[in-house]
Amino acid sequence: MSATETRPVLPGRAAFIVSHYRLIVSGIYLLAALVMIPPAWVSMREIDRDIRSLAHERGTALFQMVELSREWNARHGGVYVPVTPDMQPNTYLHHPQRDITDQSGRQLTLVNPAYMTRQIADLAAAREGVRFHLTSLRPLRPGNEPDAWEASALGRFERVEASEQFDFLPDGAAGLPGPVYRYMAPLHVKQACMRCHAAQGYRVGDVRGGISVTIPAKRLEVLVSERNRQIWLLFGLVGFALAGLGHLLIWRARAALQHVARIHADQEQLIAERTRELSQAADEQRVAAAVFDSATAGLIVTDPQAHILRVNPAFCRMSGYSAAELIGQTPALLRSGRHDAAFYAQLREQLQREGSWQGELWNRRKDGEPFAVWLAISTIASGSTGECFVGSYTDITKRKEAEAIILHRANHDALTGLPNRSLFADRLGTALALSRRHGSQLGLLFIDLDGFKRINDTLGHAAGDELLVQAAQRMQQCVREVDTLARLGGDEFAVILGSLREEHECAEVAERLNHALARQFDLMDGSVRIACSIGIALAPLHATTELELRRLADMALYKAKGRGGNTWQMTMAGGKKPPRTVADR
Ligand SMILES: Nc1nc2c(ncn2[C@@H]2O[C@H](COP(=O)(O)OP(=O)(O)OP(=O)(O)O)[C@@H](O)[C@H]2O)c(=O)[nH]1
Repeated sequence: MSATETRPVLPGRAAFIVSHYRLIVSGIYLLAALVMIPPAWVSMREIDRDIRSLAHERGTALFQMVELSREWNARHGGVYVPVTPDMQPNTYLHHPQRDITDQSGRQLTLVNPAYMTRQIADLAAAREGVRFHLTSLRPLRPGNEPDAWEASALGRFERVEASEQFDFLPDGAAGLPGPVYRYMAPLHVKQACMRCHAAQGYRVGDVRGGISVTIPAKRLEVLVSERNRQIWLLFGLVGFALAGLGHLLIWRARAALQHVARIHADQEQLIAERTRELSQAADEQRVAAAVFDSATAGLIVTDPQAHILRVNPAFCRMSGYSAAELIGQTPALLRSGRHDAAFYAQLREQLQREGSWQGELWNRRKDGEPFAVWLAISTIASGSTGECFVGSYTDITKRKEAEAIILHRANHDALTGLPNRSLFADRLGTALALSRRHGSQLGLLFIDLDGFKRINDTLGHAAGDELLVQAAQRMQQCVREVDTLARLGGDEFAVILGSLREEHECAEVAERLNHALARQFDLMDGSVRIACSIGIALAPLHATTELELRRLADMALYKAKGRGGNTWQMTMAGGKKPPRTVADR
């Protein structure tokens, strides 16, 4: 039996049958023997009694036959029979006419009942082995002396203690080879007897003697033992059959019980395994619930129609909504409006196709504040509701803000907050592409402050910084929101004017810039005046590439500076190619 198998378990009586099977089977055979022995013994006793009864009847019948023969003889005063070698005159008979000769000269002798009895006895002994013995306690003939058994019986007859005697005598007890039955009954003196025995003093009715009948019992004994053997065989077979039947029934019962026990054990094992699995599942569920509830990420579970089924505390904290407010709603409740319908359509399409989606998303808290999340949606199979979706929300607002700051710093001038050279280049490339696509005019203005170094030198670097900031603010007011004002470095600035309708719009902006910067600047350490020079190039009027456009604008600036500053200079169409300037480097 392996370690995982369960030992068969049976209730009390059934377990006893299985565990004491051999003892029970032995008991069945023993019980069958005990049950069969008494009736067998009784049957044997009955056979013995029947045989004994048979022998008794046979002895009685033979006795009566002899007695009748004797009575018949006595009534006739004896009978004469021819004298032969086997029938000699009875020497014990004293009768005057014992021997006579008939008219034909044949010799006859008188046969009295006693002699006749002896003759019949000799005949019976010769033929059947049955012995008759005429005997008396006072016999006339010595040969009629009783043996011990006969003497005992005769004594009892005379004392009127018994009317007959019947016994079985074992081998040798009767002085004969083999066992015998002996029957003896008394001979009573009858009137016919008195003719010969009156002289002996008998009276009618007296017990004169008796005749014993000795029947060999050997054949009957054989018969009895044969019957006994048959009885033993019969009862043995019946007993064995009953015990065998009991054995079969108990064997089948044991087999059935063992089968039941095995089924019971299998079921027990199955239940134990199932219980273990359920317990494991419950543990896993508890762990999963604990993980769900204690996760730092906001988690929601929705049905296939995106209705929220479960939310964890982190999601509630993140969104500002309670679980009760969220359950039954869809995540659309949190939409920030920062993503268009196409964004959500793409999300749903990928979710359907791949079973998952992840990306950045802007949502809005209950208080209206937007927040950025990294959202990972995956599909899970749920038993009762079919497919479900699990959304994991990680708040990345702070990271996004940090990224925005870094990005801003990377692309903007720290002093004025204006786009720096890098962002300027990017914006110029984008504006040129848009200009080409829409067929619109784009203006590029390079601005350089006049006499700035003097401020630094006279009022200090901080005043120079203050002036740069104020100058940037004034320039910003001279352009549209869609235009880009950038600080390229030092006291150099640039303006990108997109979607110009007319060429002179560019000149107007340059004009405004000149005026704005020519006004007095009130600084912490005093009021100062500066000016600016502006060089202008247009695309696609003057150039179509970024490099060319910048070169032309720079050249125009150079020209404006050359004219004494505080002015602007438009690139002259078809003019001589200007020399290379600082902006080329
Ligand atoms: N205060 C301050 N000064 C700067 C900054 N960047 C550059 N400068 C100074 O600005 C001056 C620019 O030089 P120039 O262009 O020759 O000065 P300018 O007096 O305007 O000369 P013109 O352009 O020929 O009129 C230099 O002295 C730089 O040191 C800054 O961020 N702050």
